[in-house]
Amino acid sequence: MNYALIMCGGSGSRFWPKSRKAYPKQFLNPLGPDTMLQSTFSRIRNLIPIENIYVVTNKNYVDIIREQLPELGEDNLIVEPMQKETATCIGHSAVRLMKKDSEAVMVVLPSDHHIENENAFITTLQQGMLIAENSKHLITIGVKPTRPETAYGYIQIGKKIDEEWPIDTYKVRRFTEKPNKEKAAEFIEDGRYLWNSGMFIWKASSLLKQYKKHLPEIYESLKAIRDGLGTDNEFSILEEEYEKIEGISIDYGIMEKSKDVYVIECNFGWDDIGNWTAMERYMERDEWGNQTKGIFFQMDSRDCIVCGEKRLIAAIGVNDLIIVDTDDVLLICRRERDQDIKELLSKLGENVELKDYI
Ligand SMILES: Nc1nc2c(ncn2[C@@H]2O[C@H](COP(=O)(O)OP(=O)(O)OP(=O)(O)O)[C@@H](O)[C@H]2O)c(=O)[nH]1
Ligand SMILES: O=P(O)(O)O[C@H]1O[C@H](CO)[C@@H](O)[C@H](O)[C@@H]1O
Repeated sequence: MNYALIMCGGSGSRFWPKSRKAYPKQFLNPLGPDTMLQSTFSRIRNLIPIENIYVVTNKNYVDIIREQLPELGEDNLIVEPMQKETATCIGHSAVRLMKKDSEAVMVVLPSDHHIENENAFITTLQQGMLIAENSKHLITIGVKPTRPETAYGYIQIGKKIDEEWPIDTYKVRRFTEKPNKEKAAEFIEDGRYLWNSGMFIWKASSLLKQYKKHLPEIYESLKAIRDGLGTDNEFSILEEEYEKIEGISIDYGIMEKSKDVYVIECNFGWDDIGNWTAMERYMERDEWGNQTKGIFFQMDSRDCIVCGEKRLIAAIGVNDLIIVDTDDVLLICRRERDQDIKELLSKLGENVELKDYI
């Protein structure tokens, strides 16, 4: 049977200070009216029956999810004791699904994507589910790149498979997660690369075989978690194993290493609303190139992203800044350094007096 797994336990640090550890970006609605989690859930409901839709999240977000998704089944929330990145949350969910259905096919979805043309989205996933059901392949959805983005994975496409598939599907030659600017520019120039969308489809059993090969330590923890399922010690075993796991993303842990990866080139509009510069694609520019929310007044200031709340934000003679104002935090960041907000937060976290601002 087919299942969807919505990943919803990240801390969304690159969207700070609007996104906070206690209330991260997936629960916000930057493109409103629904939150990003709610949009993800309603989109996938058009393909997967609600009883087969699972959400995997951190224990701290359970109440927010129950409030935002009252329709989600009691047993359809997979709870993690701590954040150990996507390879861990996906592997953990895979062993749970396998216990229920050894033939389970999983559609894995992040909860911070913006999708246009939902019919094409559904058709693409349907094709992926069919391929996954009848093979051991790991399938990813690829996106035609438009800029040398360094926050994404790049997929070098190989041979096109079976001309009969309505949507172009290729064997993956190489998967490179988050290349530097020069490499990313090379890949774009080359023309044989797609961005990794971060949406995946595979049989839970095929995926776990890849863990055994490429992430053997996590695999051992997953086996212990599986054996603990349904016992009185289920949560304490989960905690113990999560404690041991060294967190890694699915992209570095599996996708870069596996030899059995295929990519379907998506024909729908896709975007990742993961950082402040993503917002530039959705905010109007004034004649100075500034993109603003809230009240902004400026002299000789160009190409800034400004997101205010209650206060007037005034600027003189500044360019290319991200300025985000909230009740308790004001962020000022050079536009090209928006990925570094993650590092800033990790340093902030080490400061006893300031860590509550994360
Ligand atoms: N359950 C779960 N979901 C995760 C975890 N890490 C990331 N995600 C989710 O996976 C998707 C992609 O996450 P990222 O944008 O890479 O990570 P993030 O932590 O949300 O954001 P950054 O801190 O800015 O990297 C989002 O939907 C996250 O909520 C995790 O450890 N557990
Ligand atoms: O976890 P991050 O930083 O959001 O990156 C993940 O999603 C990207 C697309 O949003 C992908 O391009 C990456 O390969 C990865 O799957």
